[in-house]
Amino acid sequence: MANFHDKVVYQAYPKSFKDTDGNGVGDLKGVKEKLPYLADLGVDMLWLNPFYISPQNDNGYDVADYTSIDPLFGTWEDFDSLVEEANKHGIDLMLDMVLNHTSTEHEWFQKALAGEEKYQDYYILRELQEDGSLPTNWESKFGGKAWSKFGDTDKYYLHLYDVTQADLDWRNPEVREELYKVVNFWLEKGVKGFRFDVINVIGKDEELKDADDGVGKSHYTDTPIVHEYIHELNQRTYGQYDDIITVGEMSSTTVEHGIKYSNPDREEMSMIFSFHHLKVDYKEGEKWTTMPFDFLELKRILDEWQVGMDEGGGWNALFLNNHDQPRANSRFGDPENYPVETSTMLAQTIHFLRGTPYIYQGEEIGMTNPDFDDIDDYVDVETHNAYKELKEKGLSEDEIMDIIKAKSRDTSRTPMQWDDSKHAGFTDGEPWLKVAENYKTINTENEENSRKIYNYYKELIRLRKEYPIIQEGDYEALELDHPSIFAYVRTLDNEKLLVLNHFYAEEDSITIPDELAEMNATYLIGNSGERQLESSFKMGPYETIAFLLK
Ligand SMILES: O=P(O)(O)OC[C@H]1O[C@H](O[C@H]2O[C@H](CO)[C@@H](O)[C@H](O)[C@H]2O)[C@H](O)[C@@H](O)[C@@H]1O
Repeated sequence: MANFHDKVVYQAYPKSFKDTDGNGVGDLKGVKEKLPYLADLGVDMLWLNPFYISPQNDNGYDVADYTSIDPLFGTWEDFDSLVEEANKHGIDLMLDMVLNHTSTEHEWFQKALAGEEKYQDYYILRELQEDGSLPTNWESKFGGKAWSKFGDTDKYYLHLYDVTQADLDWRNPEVREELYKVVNFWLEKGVKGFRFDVINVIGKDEELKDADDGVGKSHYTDTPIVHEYIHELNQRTYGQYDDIITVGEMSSTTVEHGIKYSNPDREEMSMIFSFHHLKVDYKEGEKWTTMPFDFLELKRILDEWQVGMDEGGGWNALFLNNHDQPRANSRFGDPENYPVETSTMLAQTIHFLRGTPYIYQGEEIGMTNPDFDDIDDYVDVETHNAYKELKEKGLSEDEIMDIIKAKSRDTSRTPMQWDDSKHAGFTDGEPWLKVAENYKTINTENEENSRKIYNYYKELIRLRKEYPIIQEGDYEALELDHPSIFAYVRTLDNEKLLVLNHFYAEEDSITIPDELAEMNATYLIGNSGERQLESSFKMGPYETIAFLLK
Protein backbone atom coordinates (compact mmCIF):
# COMPACT_ATOMS: atom_id res chain seq x y z
CA MET A 1 0.00 0.00 0.00
CA ALA A 2 1.14 3.52 -0.76
CA ASN A 3 2.77 5.47 2.06
CA PHE A 4 0.54 8.48 2.35
CA HIS A 5 1.13 9.81 5.87
CA ASP A 6 3.26 12.67 4.56
CA LYS A 7 0.70 13.72 1.93
CA VAL A 8 -1.83 16.52 1.73
CA VAL A 9 -4.90 16.39 -0.54
CA TYR A 10 -6.52 19.42 -2.18
CA GLN A 11 -10.18 19.23 -3.22
CA ALA A 12 -11.22 21.20 -6.29
CA TYR A 13 -14.92 21.41 -7.06
CA PRO A 14 -14.54 21.57 -10.86
CA LYS A 15 -17.83 23.36 -11.42
CA SER A 16 -16.65 26.29 -9.32
CA PHE A 17 -12.89 26.22 -9.70
CA LYS A 18 -11.98 27.96 -12.97
CA ASP A 19 -13.94 28.43 -16.17
CA THR A 20 -11.91 28.78 -19.38
CA ASP A 21 -14.65 28.73 -22.04
CA GLY A 22 -16.96 31.39 -20.67
CA ASN A 23 -20.00 29.13 -20.13
CA GLY A 24 -20.03 30.02 -16.43
CA VAL A 25 -19.10 26.50 -15.32
CA GLY A 26 -15.59 25.55 -14.28
CA ASP A 27 -13.81 22.99 -16.45
CA LEU A 28 -10.86 20.61 -16.67
CA LYS A 29 -8.82 23.13 -18.65
CA GLY A 30 -9.36 25.53 -15.77
CA VAL A 31 -8.06 22.97 -13.30
CA LYS A 32 -5.00 22.47 -15.51
CA GLU A 33 -4.43 26.21 -15.73
CA LYS A 34 -4.28 26.43 -11.95
CA LEU A 35 -1.87 23.54 -11.37
CA PRO A 36 1.09 25.89 -10.77
CA TYR A 37 -0.95 27.49 -7.95
CA LEU A 38 -1.54 24.07 -6.37
CA ALA A 39 2.08 23.00 -6.88
CA ASP A 40 3.24 26.18 -5.18
CA LEU A 41 0.94 25.46 -2.26
CA GLY A 42 2.67 22.09 -2.02
CA VAL A 43 -0.22 19.62 -2.22
CA ASP A 44 0.38 16.06 -3.39
CA MET A 45 -2.99 14.93 -4.59
CA LEU A 46 -5.92 16.64 -6.25
CA TRP A 47 -9.41 15.30 -5.57
CA LEU A 48 -11.89 16.32 -8.26
CA ASN A 49 -15.62 16.03 -7.65
CA PRO A 50 -17.54 14.18 -10.41
CA PHE A 51 -17.19 15.49 -13.95
CA TYR A 52 -18.85 12.52 -15.70
CA ILE A 53 -21.92 12.83 -17.91
CA SER A 54 -24.77 13.77 -15.64
CA PRO A 55 -28.02 15.71 -15.70
CA GLN A 56 -26.48 17.68 -12.81
CA ASN A 57 -29.51 17.38 -10.55
CA ASP A 58 -27.04 16.79 -7.72
CA ASN A 59 -24.07 18.53 -9.32
CA GLY A 60 -22.62 15.38 -10.86
CA TYR A 61 -23.34 12.96 -8.00
CA ASP A 62 -26.10 11.74 -10.30
CA VAL A 63 -23.87 9.94 -12.78
CA ALA A 64 -25.37 8.96 -16.11
CA ASP A 65 -22.17 7.47 -17.56
CA TYR A 66 -19.26 6.48 -15.30
CA THR A 67 -16.61 6.33 -18.00
CA SER A 68 -17.26 9.58 -19.79
CA ILE A 69 -16.46 13.24 -19.46
CA ASP A 70 -19.38 15.62 -19.49
CA PRO A 71 -18.84 18.15 -22.32
CA LEU A 72 -19.74 20.74 -19.69
CA PHE A 73 -16.30 20.06 -18.19
CA GLY A 74 -14.27 19.29 -21.31
CA THR A 75 -12.99 16.48 -23.47
CA TRP A 76 -10.81 13.38 -23.19
CA GLU A 77 -7.96 15.43 -24.54
CA ASP A 78 -8.43 17.89 -21.66
CA PHE A 79 -8.46 15.02 -19.16
CA ASP A 80 -5.32 13.33 -20.52
CA SER A 81 -3.52 16.62 -20.67
CA LEU A 82 -4.56 17.40 -17.08
CA VAL A 83 -3.16 14.07 -15.83
CA GLU A 84 0.08 14.61 -17.74
CA GLU A 85 0.56 18.19 -16.59
CA ALA A 86 -0.39 17.36 -13.00
CA ASN A 87 2.26 14.64 -12.96
CA LYS A 88 4.84 17.17 -14.13
CA HIS A 89 3.93 19.21 -11.06
CA GLY A 90 4.18 16.19 -8.79
CA ILE A 91 0.43 16.07 -8.25
CA ASP A 92 -1.68 12.92 -8.60
CA LEU A 93 -5.38 12.85 -9.37
CA MET A 94 -8.01 11.45 -7.04
CA LEU A 95 -11.39 10.85 -8.67
CA ASP A 96 -14.80 10.69 -7.07
CA MET A 97 -16.56 7.34 -7.48
CA VAL A 98 -20.30 7.46 -6.89
CA LEU A 99 -21.05 3.76 -6.68
CA ASN A 100 -24.04 3.69 -4.34
CA HIS A 101 -26.43 5.05 -6.95
CA THR A 102 -26.73 6.12 -10.57
CA SER A 103 -28.72 8.86 -12.19
CA THR A 104 -32.13 7.70 -13.37
CA GLU A 105 -30.83 8.84 -16.78
CA HIS A 106 -28.13 6.15 -16.68
CA GLU A 107 -28.52 3.59 -19.46
CA TRP A 108 -28.98 0.83 -16.85
CA PHE A 109 -31.94 2.56 -15.25
CA GLN A 110 -33.42 3.46 -18.62
CA LYS A 111 -33.17 -0.16 -19.78
CA ALA A 112 -34.73 -1.25 -16.50
CA LEU A 113 -37.61 1.16 -17.08
CA ALA A 114 -38.00 -0.22 -20.60
CA GLY A 115 -38.63 -3.62 -19.04
CA GLU A 116 -35.25 -5.37 -19.30
CA GLU A 117 -35.20 -7.67 -16.28
CA LYS A 118 -31.42 -7.89 -16.21
CA TYR A 119 -31.24 -4.17 -15.49
CA GLN A 120 -34.23 -4.16 -13.16
CA ASP A 121 -32.08 -6.42 -10.99
CA TYR A 122 -29.41 -3.68 -10.89
CA TYR A 123 -31.65 -1.53 -8.71
CA ILE A 124 -33.67 -2.00 -5.54
CA LEU A 125 -37.27 -2.40 -6.66
CA ARG A 126 -40.09 -3.42 -4.34
CA GLU A 127 -43.87 -3.51 -4.27
CA LEU A 128 -46.07 -1.68 -1.82
CA GLN A 129 -46.73 -3.36 1.51
CA GLU A 130 -50.04 -5.17 1.97
CA ASP A 131 -51.57 -2.16 3.68
CA GLY A 132 -50.72 -0.01 0.66
CA SER A 133 -47.80 1.79 2.33
CA LEU A 134 -44.42 2.27 0.66
CA PRO A 135 -42.07 -0.76 0.65
CA THR A 136 -40.42 0.66 3.80
CA ASN A 137 -40.93 3.82 5.83
CA TRP A 138 -37.36 5.05 5.22
CA GLU A 139 -36.60 8.69 4.56
CA SER A 140 -34.52 10.12 1.75
CA LYS A 141 -31.52 12.05 3.03
CA PHE A 142 -32.57 14.93 0.82
CA GLY A 143 -36.07 15.12 2.31
CA GLY A 144 -39.28 13.17 1.68
CA LYS A 145 -39.58 9.42 1.36
CA ALA A 146 -36.86 7.13 -0.01
CA TRP A 147 -39.12 5.37 -2.55
CA SER A 148 -40.58 6.59 -5.85
CA LYS A 149 -42.76 4.92 -8.42
CA PHE A 150 -40.86 2.86 -10.97
CA GLY A 151 -42.33 3.94 -14.30
CA ASP A 152 -45.85 2.67 -14.88
CA THR A 153 -45.22 -0.61 -13.03
CA ASP A 154 -46.59 -1.37 -9.58
CA LYS A 155 -43.06 -1.25 -8.19
CA TYR A 156 -41.08 1.45 -6.40
CA TYR A 157 -37.33 2.09 -6.55
CA LEU A 158 -35.15 3.04 -3.61
CA HIS A 159 -33.34 6.38 -3.62
CA LEU A 160 -31.58 7.30 -0.39
CA TYR A 161 -30.68 10.70 -1.94
CA ASP A 162 -32.47 12.63 -4.70
CA VAL A 163 -35.38 11.08 -6.56
CA THR A 164 -33.11 11.03 -9.64
CA GLN A 165 -30.42 9.02 -7.81
CA ALA A 166 -31.50 5.37 -7.82
CA ASP A 167 -29.67 3.05 -5.40
CA LEU A 168 -27.82 0.16 -7.00
CA ASP A 169 -28.27 -3.36 -5.68
CA TRP A 170 -24.79 -4.41 -4.57
CA ARG A 171 -26.18 -7.82 -3.65
CA ASN A 172 -26.29 -8.52 -7.39
CA PRO A 173 -22.80 -9.80 -8.42
CA GLU A 174 -23.30 -8.41 -11.94
CA VAL A 175 -23.63 -4.90 -10.51
CA ARG A 176 -20.40 -5.31 -8.57
CA GLU A 177 -18.62 -6.56 -11.70
CA GLU A 178 -19.81 -3.52 -13.66
CA LEU A 179 -18.56 -1.18 -10.94
CA TYR A 180 -15.16 -2.86 -10.70
CA LYS A 181 -14.82 -2.31 -14.45
CA VAL A 182 -15.46 1.39 -13.87
CA VAL A 183 -12.76 1.69 -11.21
CA ASN A 184 -10.28 -0.29 -13.32
CA PHE A 185 -11.05 1.91 -16.31
CA TRP A 186 -9.93 4.99 -14.39
CA LEU A 187 -6.89 3.21 -12.92
CA GLU A 188 -5.77 2.53 -16.47
CA LYS A 189 -6.16 6.24 -17.22
CA GLY A 190 -3.44 7.03 -14.69
CA VAL A 191 -5.59 8.01 -11.74
CA LYS A 192 -3.81 7.42 -8.41
CA GLY A 193 -6.56 7.98 -5.91
CA PHE A 194 -10.28 7.50 -5.35
CA ARG A 195 -12.80 9.08 -3.05
CA PHE A 196 -15.75 6.72 -2.71
CA ASP A 197 -19.01 8.56 -2.20
CA VAL A 198 -21.20 7.37 0.74
CA ILE A 199 -19.65 3.94 0.30
CA ASN A 200 -20.80 2.62 3.69
CA VAL A 201 -24.46 2.62 2.65
CA ILE A 202 -24.10 0.18 -0.25
CA GLY A 203 -24.99 -2.92 1.78
CA LYS A 204 -28.73 -2.74 2.30
CA ASP A 205 -30.31 -5.47 4.45
CA GLU A 206 -31.40 -8.45 2.38
CA GLU A 207 -34.95 -8.20 3.65
CA LEU A 208 -36.06 -4.57 3.67
CA LYS A 209 -38.29 -3.68 6.62
CA ASP A 210 -39.83 -0.62 8.20
CA ALA A 211 -37.45 1.12 10.60
CA ASP A 212 -38.53 1.72 14.19
CA ASP A 213 -37.26 5.30 13.95
CA GLY A 214 -38.98 5.93 10.62
CA VAL A 215 -35.64 6.98 9.10
CA GLY A 216 -34.00 3.69 8.27
CA LYS A 217 -30.24 4.34 8.56
CA SER A 218 -29.56 1.19 10.60
CA HIS A 219 -30.96 -0.95 7.77
CA TYR A 220 -28.27 0.12 5.34
CA THR A 221 -25.41 1.87 7.16
CA ASP A 222 -22.24 -0.04 8.14
CA THR A 223 -23.97 -3.39 7.74
CA PRO A 224 -21.59 -6.40 8.03
CA ILE A 225 -21.78 -7.06 4.31
CA VAL A 226 -20.39 -3.58 3.48
CA HIS A 227 -16.98 -4.67 4.71
CA GLU A 228 -17.12 -7.73 2.47
CA TYR A 229 -18.03 -5.57 -0.52
CA ILE A 230 -15.29 -3.03 0.14
CA HIS A 231 -12.71 -5.77 0.60
CA GLU A 232 -13.82 -7.32 -2.68
CA LEU A 233 -13.68 -3.89 -4.38
CA ASN A 234 -10.15 -3.48 -3.05
CA GLN A 235 -9.04 -6.91 -4.26
CA ARG A 236 -10.56 -6.54 -7.69
CA THR A 237 -9.35 -3.00 -8.37
CA TYR A 238 -6.98 -0.64 -6.52
CA GLY A 239 -5.66 -3.32 -4.16
CA GLN A 240 -3.79 -4.78 -7.13
CA TYR A 241 -1.59 -1.68 -7.25
CA ASP A 242 0.78 -0.53 -4.53
CA ASP A 243 0.55 3.23 -5.04
CA ILE A 244 -3.17 4.01 -4.92
CA ILE A 245 -4.71 6.11 -2.14
CA THR A 246 -8.37 5.67 -1.28
CA VAL A 247 -10.73 7.48 1.02
CA GLY A 248 -14.23 6.36 1.85
CA GLU A 249 -16.92 8.88 2.62
CA MET A 250 -18.68 7.24 5.55
CA SER A 251 -22.13 8.50 6.36
CA SER A 252 -23.04 8.42 10.07
CA THR A 253 -20.41 5.79 10.83
CA THR A 254 -18.73 4.75 14.10
CA VAL A 255 -15.11 4.53 15.25
CA GLU A 256 -15.47 0.74 15.38
CA HIS A 257 -16.36 0.63 11.68
CA GLY A 258 -13.90 3.43 10.83
CA ILE A 259 -11.13 1.16 12.09
CA LYS A 260 -12.37 -1.75 10.01
CA TYR A 261 -12.60 0.37 6.86
CA SER A 262 -9.10 1.80 7.20
CA ASN A 263 -6.90 -0.66 9.09
CA PRO A 264 -4.46 -1.79 6.36
CA ASP A 265 -4.60 -5.42 7.56
CA ARG A 266 -8.21 -5.63 6.40
CA GLU A 267 -7.43 -4.43 2.87
CA GLU A 268 -10.43 -2.14 2.53
CA MET A 269 -9.43 1.57 2.16
CA SER A 270 -6.56 3.89 3.08
CA MET A 271 -8.64 6.24 5.23
CA ILE A 272 -12.11 7.56 5.86
CA PHE A 273 -14.10 10.76 6.18
CA SER A 274 -16.45 10.82 9.16
CA PHE A 275 -18.83 13.69 9.86
CA HIS A 276 -19.86 13.74 13.52
CA HIS A 277 -17.59 16.70 14.32
CA LEU A 278 -19.45 18.74 11.70
CA LYS A 279 -22.82 18.30 13.38
CA VAL A 280 -21.97 20.25 16.55
CA ASP A 281 -24.18 23.12 15.41
CA TYR A 282 -27.23 20.94 14.69
CA LYS A 283 -29.96 21.80 17.22
CA GLU A 284 -31.28 18.48 18.58
CA GLY A 285 -29.44 16.69 15.79
CA GLU A 286 -31.34 18.53 13.05
CA LYS A 287 -29.25 20.09 10.27
CA TRP A 288 -31.75 22.74 9.15
CA THR A 289 -31.54 24.80 12.34
CA THR A 290 -29.13 27.41 13.63
CA MET A 291 -27.18 27.15 16.85
CA PRO A 292 -23.75 28.38 18.02
CA PHE A 293 -21.38 25.44 17.70
CA ASP A 294 -20.72 23.34 20.79
CA PHE A 295 -16.95 23.68 21.26
CA LEU A 296 -16.61 21.01 23.95
CA GLU A 297 -18.53 18.57 21.79
CA LEU A 298 -16.35 19.39 18.79
CA LYS A 299 -13.25 18.56 20.84
CA ARG A 300 -14.81 15.48 22.36
CA ILE A 301 -15.63 14.06 18.92
CA LEU A 302 -12.26 14.90 17.36
CA ASP A 303 -10.56 13.38 20.41
CA GLU A 304 -12.70 10.24 20.27
CA TRP A 305 -11.76 9.68 16.61
CA GLN A 306 -8.08 10.49 17.17
CA VAL A 307 -7.70 8.09 20.08
CA GLY A 308 -10.03 5.39 18.77
CA MET A 309 -8.61 5.19 15.27
CA ASP A 310 -5.04 5.21 16.61
CA GLU A 311 -5.77 2.37 19.03
CA GLY A 312 -7.39 0.28 16.31
CA GLY A 313 -4.80 1.00 13.62
CA GLY A 314 -7.22 3.08 11.52
CA TRP A 315 -6.51 6.33 9.69
CA ASN A 316 -8.56 9.55 9.60
CA ALA A 317 -9.00 11.96 6.71
CA LEU A 318 -8.75 15.36 8.45
CA PHE A 319 -11.04 18.15 7.30
CA LEU A 320 -13.38 20.94 8.35
CA ASN A 321 -14.45 21.98 4.85
CA ASN A 322 -15.81 20.28 1.78
CA HIS A 323 -18.40 20.86 -0.96
CA ASP A 324 -21.26 19.78 1.34
CA GLN A 325 -20.33 21.83 4.38
CA PRO A 326 -20.63 25.50 5.27
CA ARG A 327 -17.27 27.29 5.33
CA ALA A 328 -15.52 26.39 8.59
CA ASN A 329 -14.28 29.90 9.32
CA SER A 330 -17.86 31.26 9.11
CA ARG A 331 -19.03 28.40 11.30
CA PHE A 332 -16.34 28.10 13.97
CA GLY A 333 -14.67 31.52 13.94
CA ASP A 334 -14.97 35.21 13.23
CA PRO A 335 -13.74 35.83 9.67
CA GLU A 336 -15.16 39.35 9.76
CA ASN A 337 -12.95 40.60 12.59
CA TYR A 338 -10.18 38.01 12.66
CA PRO A 339 -9.89 36.67 9.11
CA VAL A 340 -6.26 35.57 9.23
CA GLU A 341 -6.34 34.34 12.81
CA THR A 342 -9.53 32.33 12.34
CA SER A 343 -8.43 30.61 9.13
CA THR A 344 -4.90 29.82 10.24
CA MET A 345 -6.02 28.55 13.66
CA LEU A 346 -8.57 26.19 12.13
CA ALA A 347 -6.02 25.01 9.59
CA GLN A 348 -3.40 24.28 12.23
CA THR A 349 -5.90 22.46 14.44
CA ILE A 350 -6.57 20.04 11.60
CA HIS A 351 -3.15 19.77 9.97
CA PHE A 352 -1.34 18.72 13.16
CA LEU A 353 -3.82 16.02 14.15
CA ARG A 354 -3.05 12.39 13.31
CA GLY A 355 -4.33 11.67 9.80
CA THR A 356 -4.27 13.05 6.28
CA PRO A 357 -5.33 16.71 5.82
CA TYR A 358 -7.72 17.72 3.05
CA ILE A 359 -7.92 21.35 1.90
CA TYR A 360 -11.14 22.40 0.18
CA GLN A 361 -10.71 25.06 -2.52
CA GLY A 362 -10.72 28.55 -1.11
CA GLU A 363 -10.12 27.72 2.53
CA GLU A 364 -6.43 28.44 1.92
CA ILE A 365 -7.35 32.08 1.17
CA GLY A 366 -10.03 32.46 3.83
CA MET A 367 -13.16 32.21 1.68
CA THR A 368 -16.35 32.54 3.72
CA ASN A 369 -20.04 31.70 3.37
CA PRO A 370 -21.76 34.16 1.02
CA ASP A 371 -24.65 36.31 2.22
CA PHE A 372 -27.31 35.40 -0.36
CA ASP A 373 -30.76 36.50 0.87
CA ASP A 374 -32.88 35.07 -1.89
CA ILE A 375 -33.70 31.35 -2.26
CA ASP A 376 -33.38 31.84 -6.04
CA ASP A 377 -29.67 32.51 -5.54
CA TYR A 378 -29.27 28.89 -4.41
CA VAL A 379 -29.04 25.96 -6.82
CA ASP A 380 -28.58 22.95 -4.55
CA VAL A 381 -31.42 20.40 -4.64
CA GLU A 382 -31.11 19.61 -0.92
CA THR A 383 -31.38 23.32 -0.10
CA HIS A 384 -34.54 23.74 -2.16
CA ASN A 385 -36.14 20.67 -0.55
CA ALA A 386 -35.25 22.04 2.89
CA TYR A 387 -36.70 25.44 1.97
CA LYS A 388 -40.05 23.81 1.09
CA GLU A 389 -40.07 21.70 4.25
CA LEU A 390 -39.27 24.68 6.47
CA LYS A 391 -42.07 26.65 4.78
CA GLU A 392 -44.47 23.78 5.44
CA LYS A 393 -43.43 23.85 9.09
CA GLY A 394 -44.51 27.49 9.23
CA LEU A 395 -41.15 29.28 9.63
CA SER A 396 -41.00 32.85 8.34
CA GLU A 397 -39.00 33.73 5.20
CA ASP A 398 -36.37 35.50 7.35
CA GLU A 399 -36.03 32.54 9.70
CA ILE A 400 -35.69 30.16 6.76
CA MET A 401 -33.11 32.27 4.98
CA ASP A 402 -31.03 32.58 8.17
CA ILE A 403 -30.88 28.81 8.34
CA ILE A 404 -30.13 28.42 4.64
CA LYS A 405 -27.36 31.02 4.77
CA ALA A 406 -25.75 29.04 7.57
CA LYS A 407 -26.32 25.50 6.31
CA SER A 408 -26.84 25.30 2.55
CA ARG A 409 -24.28 23.23 0.65
CA ASP A 410 -24.03 26.13 -1.78
CA THR A 411 -22.28 28.18 0.92
CA SER A 412 -19.06 26.41 0.02
CA ARG A 413 -19.78 25.94 -3.69
CA THR A 414 -19.56 29.59 -4.73
CA PRO A 415 -16.87 30.17 -7.38
CA MET A 416 -13.23 30.26 -6.39
CA GLN A 417 -12.08 33.83 -5.80
CA TRP A 418 -8.96 34.28 -7.93
CA ASP A 419 -8.80 38.08 -8.13
CA ASP A 420 -10.85 41.27 -7.70
CA SER A 421 -12.05 41.46 -11.31
CA LYS A 422 -15.65 40.76 -12.35
CA HIS A 423 -16.85 37.36 -11.03
CA ALA A 424 -13.59 37.09 -9.11
CA GLY A 425 -11.67 36.01 -12.20
CA PHE A 426 -13.61 32.72 -12.20
CA THR A 427 -15.38 33.22 -15.54
CA ASP A 428 -15.88 35.68 -18.37
CA GLY A 429 -19.49 34.53 -18.61
CA GLU A 430 -22.30 34.34 -16.08
CA PRO A 431 -21.35 32.00 -13.22
CA TRP A 432 -23.70 29.05 -12.58
CA LEU A 433 -23.77 30.13 -8.92
CA LYS A 434 -23.13 33.68 -7.79
CA VAL A 435 -19.72 34.68 -6.49
CA ALA A 436 -19.59 35.61 -2.78
CA GLU A 437 -19.89 39.36 -2.24
CA ASN A 438 -16.49 39.71 -0.54
CA TYR A 439 -14.35 38.68 -3.55
CA LYS A 440 -12.81 42.16 -3.83
CA THR A 441 -10.98 41.62 -0.54
CA ILE A 442 -10.81 37.83 -0.31
CA ASN A 443 -9.01 36.47 -3.37
CA THR A 444 -5.75 34.73 -4.17
CA GLU A 445 -4.06 38.02 -5.08
CA ASN A 446 -4.96 39.92 -1.94
CA GLU A 447 -1.73 40.51 -0.01
CA GLU A 448 -3.50 41.83 3.07
CA ASN A 449 -5.21 38.68 4.35
CA SER A 450 -5.67 35.96 1.74
CA ARG A 451 -1.99 35.68 0.89
CA LYS A 452 -1.06 35.48 4.58
CA ILE A 453 -3.46 32.60 5.05
CA TYR A 454 -2.17 30.90 1.89
CA ASN A 455 1.43 31.19 3.09
CA TYR A 456 0.46 29.73 6.44
CA TYR A 457 -1.10 26.70 4.73
CA LYS A 458 2.02 26.39 2.63
CA GLU A 459 4.14 26.28 5.76
CA LEU A 460 1.86 23.71 7.44
CA ILE A 461 2.22 21.46 4.39
CA ARG A 462 5.99 21.92 4.33
CA LEU A 463 6.29 21.11 8.03
CA ARG A 464 4.35 17.85 7.59
CA LYS A 465 6.95 16.73 5.08
CA GLU A 466 9.87 17.76 7.29
CA TYR A 467 8.68 16.38 10.65
CA PRO A 468 7.90 12.67 11.05
CA ILE A 469 6.20 13.55 14.34
CA ILE A 470 3.43 15.31 12.37
CA GLN A 471 3.01 12.28 10.14
CA GLU A 472 3.29 9.51 12.68
CA GLY A 473 3.21 10.85 16.24
CA ASP A 474 0.74 9.51 18.79
CA TYR A 475 -1.98 11.93 19.82
CA GLU A 476 -3.10 12.95 23.30
CA ALA A 477 -5.42 15.81 24.30
CA LEU A 478 -4.57 18.24 27.09
CA GLU A 479 -7.28 19.57 29.37
CA LEU A 480 -10.11 18.43 27.11
CA ASP A 481 -12.65 20.35 29.17
CA HIS A 482 -10.90 23.71 28.67
CA PRO A 483 -13.73 26.04 27.55
CA SER A 484 -11.88 27.87 24.75
CA ILE A 485 -8.60 26.13 23.87
CA PHE A 486 -8.09 22.87 22.01
CA ALA A 487 -4.66 21.68 23.15
CA TYR A 488 -3.03 18.43 22.17
CA VAL A 489 0.34 16.75 22.16
CA ARG A 490 1.81 14.50 19.50
CA THR A 491 4.60 12.16 20.58
CA LEU A 492 7.21 10.29 18.58
CA ASP A 493 10.12 8.59 20.39
CA ASN A 494 11.49 11.19 22.81
CA GLU A 495 10.10 14.20 20.99
CA LYS A 496 6.78 15.98 21.49
CA LEU A 497 4.78 18.48 19.49
CA LEU A 498 2.56 20.72 21.61
CA VAL A 499 -0.29 22.32 19.63
CA LEU A 500 -2.45 25.05 21.21
CA ASN A 501 -5.49 26.39 19.38
CA HIS A 502 -7.68 29.11 20.81
CA PHE A 503 -11.20 29.10 19.34
CA TYR A 504 -12.52 32.43 20.67
CA ALA A 505 -11.83 36.17 20.58
CA GLU A 506 -11.57 36.78 24.34
CA GLU A 507 -8.09 36.14 25.77
CA ASP A 508 -7.72 32.99 27.83
CA SER A 509 -4.93 30.92 29.41
CA ILE A 510 -4.08 27.26 29.68
CA THR A 511 -1.87 25.58 32.25
CA ILE A 512 0.88 23.54 30.66
CA PRO A 513 1.58 20.41 32.76
CA ASP A 514 4.98 20.43 34.51
CA GLU A 515 6.37 17.47 32.57
CA LEU A 516 5.86 19.45 29.34
CA ALA A 517 6.71 22.94 30.66
CA GLU A 518 10.02 21.59 31.96
CA MET A 519 11.10 20.24 28.56
CA ASN A 520 13.23 22.20 26.13
CA ALA A 521 10.70 24.04 23.94
CA THR A 522 11.35 25.38 20.44
CA TYR A 523 8.75 27.54 18.71
CA LEU A 524 7.67 25.87 15.46
CA ILE A 525 4.85 27.96 13.99
CA GLY A 526 2.10 30.30 15.14
CA ASN A 527 -0.19 33.05 13.88
CA SER A 528 0.93 35.74 16.30
CA GLY A 529 4.68 35.48 15.93
CA GLU A 530 7.38 33.74 17.92
CA ARG A 531 6.71 33.23 21.65
CA GLN A 532 8.21 31.44 24.64
CA LEU A 533 6.36 28.57 26.24
CA GLU A 534 5.23 29.42 29.77
CA SER A 535 3.50 27.22 32.28
CA SER A 536 0.48 29.52 32.32
CA PHE A 537 0.13 30.24 28.62
CA LYS A 538 -2.06 33.18 27.67
CA MET A 539 -3.62 33.10 24.21
CA GLY A 540 -4.99 35.97 22.11
CA PRO A 541 -8.00 35.96 19.76
CA TYR A 542 -8.03 32.81 17.59
CA GLU A 543 -4.35 32.32 18.31
CA THR A 544 -2.64 29.10 17.31
CA ILE A 545 0.89 28.04 18.14
CA ALA A 546 3.00 24.90 18.13
CA PHE A 547 6.20 24.03 20.04
CA LEU A 548 8.59 21.15 19.61
CA LEU A 549 9.60 19.73 22.99
CA LYS A 550 12.68 17.61 23.72
O1 LIG B 1 -24.10 13.50 7.08
P1 LIG B 1 -23.80 12.04 6.84
O2 LIG B 1 -25.04 11.18 6.87
O3 LIG B 1 -22.72 11.54 7.77
O4 LIG B 1 -23.28 11.86 5.34
C1 LIG B 1 -22.12 12.43 4.79
C2 LIG B 1 -22.46 13.23 3.55
O5 LIG B 1 -23.21 12.36 2.69
C3 LIG B 1 -23.78 12.93 1.50
O6 LIG B 1 -22.75 13.37 0.63
C4 LIG B 1 -22.35 12.73 -0.57
O7 LIG B 1 -23.35 12.03 -1.29
C5 LIG B 1 -24.38 12.82 -1.91
C6 LIG B 1 -25.12 11.89 -2.83
O8 LIG B 1 -24.24 11.35 -3.77
C7 LIG B 1 -23.85 14.05 -2.66
O9 LIG B 1 -24.93 14.92 -2.90
C8 LIG B 1 -22.81 14.79 -1.85
O10 LIG B 1 -22.29 15.91 -2.55
C9 LIG B 1 -21.73 13.78 -1.48
O11 LIG B 1 -20.62 14.37 -0.85
C10 LIG B 1 -24.62 14.14 1.91
O12 LIG B 1 -25.16 14.76 0.78
C11 LIG B 1 -23.81 15.16 2.69
O13 LIG B 1 -24.62 16.27 3.09
C12 LIG B 1 -23.24 14.49 3.94
O14 LIG B 1 -22.36 15.38 4.59
